Amino acid sequence: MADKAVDLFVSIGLTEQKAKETSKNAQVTENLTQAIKLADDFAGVGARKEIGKLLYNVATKLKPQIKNHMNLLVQYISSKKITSEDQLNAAYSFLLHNIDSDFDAKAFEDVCGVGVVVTSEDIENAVEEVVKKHKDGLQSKRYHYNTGPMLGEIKSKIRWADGKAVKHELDMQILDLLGPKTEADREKPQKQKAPKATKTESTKTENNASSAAAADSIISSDGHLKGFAEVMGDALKFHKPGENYKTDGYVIVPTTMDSLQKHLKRTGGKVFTRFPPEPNGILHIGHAKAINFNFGYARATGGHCYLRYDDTNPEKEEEKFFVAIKEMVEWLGYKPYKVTHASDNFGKLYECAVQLIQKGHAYVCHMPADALKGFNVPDSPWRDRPIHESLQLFEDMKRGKINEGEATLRMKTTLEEGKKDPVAYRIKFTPHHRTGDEWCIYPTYDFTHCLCDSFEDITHSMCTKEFQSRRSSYYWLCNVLERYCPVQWEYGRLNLGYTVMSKRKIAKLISEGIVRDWDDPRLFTLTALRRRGFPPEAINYLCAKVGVTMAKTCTDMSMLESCVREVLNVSAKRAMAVLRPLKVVISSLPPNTPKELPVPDFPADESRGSHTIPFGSTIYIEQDDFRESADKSFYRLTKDHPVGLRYAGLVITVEKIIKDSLGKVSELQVSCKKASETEKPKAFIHWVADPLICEVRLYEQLFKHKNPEDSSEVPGGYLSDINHESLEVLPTAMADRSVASAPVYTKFQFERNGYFSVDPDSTPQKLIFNRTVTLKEDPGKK
Ligand SMILES: Nc1ncnc2c1ncn2[C@@H]1O[C@H](COP(=O)(O)OP(=O)(O)OP(=O)(O)O)[C@@H](O)[C@H]1O
Ligand SMILES: NC(=O)CC[C@H](N)C(=O)O
Repeated sequence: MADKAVDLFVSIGLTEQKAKETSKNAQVTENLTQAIKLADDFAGVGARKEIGKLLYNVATKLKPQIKNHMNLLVQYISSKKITSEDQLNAAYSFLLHNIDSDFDAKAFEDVCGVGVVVTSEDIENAVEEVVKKHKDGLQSKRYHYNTGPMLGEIKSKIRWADGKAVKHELDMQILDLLGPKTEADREKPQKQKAPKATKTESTKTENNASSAAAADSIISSDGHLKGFAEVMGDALKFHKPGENYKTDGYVIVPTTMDSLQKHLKRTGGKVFTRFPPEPNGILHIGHAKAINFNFGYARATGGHCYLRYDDTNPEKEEEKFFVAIKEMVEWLGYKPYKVTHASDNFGKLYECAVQLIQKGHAYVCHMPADALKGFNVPDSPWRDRPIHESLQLFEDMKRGKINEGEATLRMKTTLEEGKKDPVAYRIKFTPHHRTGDEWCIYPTYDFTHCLCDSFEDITHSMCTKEFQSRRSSYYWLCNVLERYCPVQWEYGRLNLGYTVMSKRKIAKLISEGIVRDWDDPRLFTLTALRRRGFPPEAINYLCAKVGVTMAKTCTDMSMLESCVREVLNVSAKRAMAVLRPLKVVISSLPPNTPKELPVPDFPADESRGSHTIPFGSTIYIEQDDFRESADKSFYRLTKDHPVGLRYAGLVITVEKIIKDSLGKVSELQVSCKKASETEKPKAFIHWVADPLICEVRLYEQLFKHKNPEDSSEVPGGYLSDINHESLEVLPTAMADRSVASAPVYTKFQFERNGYFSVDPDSTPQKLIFNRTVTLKEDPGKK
């Protein structure tokens, strides 16, 4: 059988290997066999080779929604009215756009360029015109010139010209203009490097040129952070509302077009999306992607997005999760069009279930839950029981007459992965957070989700890839109930390395005392990220960056950190803080040294304001910024080398080193000169005077391995992989007074140390800072 297909496919010009591969795909084999048979009828077996490529195209590209037009297309191909893939693509598009109208041959032929003849002279002339237009660019960049747009321009002049012939003609004319390629033409063009930051005082720590350049990408010309929508641009090529049928895999039934029209009337053609979390835990960074997809897409298209709690599992839901979820959606900058609950629809869903039974598409089954697990589950003996019996039993289930586990309602459909008759309703004598004990039967995800989407007229039902296997039952249920059927679009989950995200595992880390709570800054829940100081814009920015690809993304922490730095670079005021202080006493200050110094909030743009900080003869510097003796690569303070004090315009030189009984340096006595009156020091360091004592918490990754859940990487399980050095507390750090009384979550760049955010544990007596991220620079270069 398969051999026969292979022979047939070889007869249209496929290679043996391609023919074999093709024959393994049952659907394509069926399509192609049909197309070849039709073509034989129209043009005879002798024409097979000439039109084989186009027939193969039809067999593989023709969408199921317009499959009824195969005959028509093969006829056009056989009679040589359609001779190129380009024309075929135009034909597909025409047929999809006119799916619900009568076939208009004239319009079809116009759109597909039937009868249009393009001569080689036409091609030559069109290419000549375009080459002339691009002559300057071509001559200056030669073979590095991007000719892609030129091809586009030529094609727009001679729409139906053969692509290969056009490309050949273009290559020839360019060769004619530029002559053969030189060595330089063959070299790869160098990428433009961002200019290096010069080592001046102000550029060394903050605003290095590359981060400023990168910031350009998210800061729009009016100075606002760009949102998901702007960054994504039109990368998302979703169907237009009402054109659901154009999406691959969408199932069209006789009621489809009518229900789409009614849907458009209700929505006015707007995009409607929803973010549907289960209220059984705190949201994590993966959910931020879902939030951005749904809310961001609605915002970008002038549509609306619901926040819909998927609350069909009464035992797992808690009030605090409902509240926290909404708070996090708002924290990311989105406002739900409406907040809804799957449970709002329990009554309507019940009615749908009754209708489904009445139509013979569902039945009450008594197989125990265990017997339904896994694959190869035997058919239910109750599958064909009379409708009236299922109706009665379903009502009994609802009235609490049947015990938990003794009956379920099952739908007569099969999921993609082969699972048969998924459960629609189960009995649970558990009161529900919102409906109390009104119900003792609860609908499942497979029954609830698509119908709630349909009730809310969702245009794009976006979900993660694992739901692909539920798409068929989604469409099936809406269709058999003759309801509006949204389109389900799947995208890749966002995962991060060196962490766990599942709610159950986080709960375990908390109960084991490894982390403090859901918002411990070492976790990647959204509350944890907020606490650590990650700005919501940075999280949205990350989602936009990874969102453009629909693939599953395991994102590197460094990618998230670089988004955070970009945002904080332009939004976190500078301050000075010394994490591990070393006392420095200045023996005599130069005359007229001020007691207070003005410091710009953003040294790169002084117009953005300033603050003042105290100065005096006792200051504190970072222990690391002093070494008794050091090699030449150490630019900071040593016994022999002076160092500058940032913003003070002063240079200090070590006079005396005082050590404690253990031999550790406890104080430096220094002399001091104005920077203008001495040789320029190699570095300017940060310092504080009359500082605030505060606590600083530094974080590292919580797990030692990238995939702590992967047993091949961590055989002992994720709990055995904890990095016990992931939190370091510095109880006696010192910050300059400009940070005094900063509210919780205020963010600063502590110069040369990183970005820090005020922790909610802070008291009026003592501020506590979390280090959000270090500065990008290698600390050795400080
Ligand atoms: N890692 C992720 N990346 C992208 N989207 C996600 C991720 N995790 C969940 N979502 C999406 O967020 C929405 C709401 O999720 P819900 O809280 O019901 O998810 P979940 O899969 O139970 O999450 P968990 O990861 O905590 O098990 C769903 O559309 C879900 O597909
Ligand atoms: N379709 C979806 O987006 C799934 C949402 C659902 N709350 C779940 O993750 O289980």
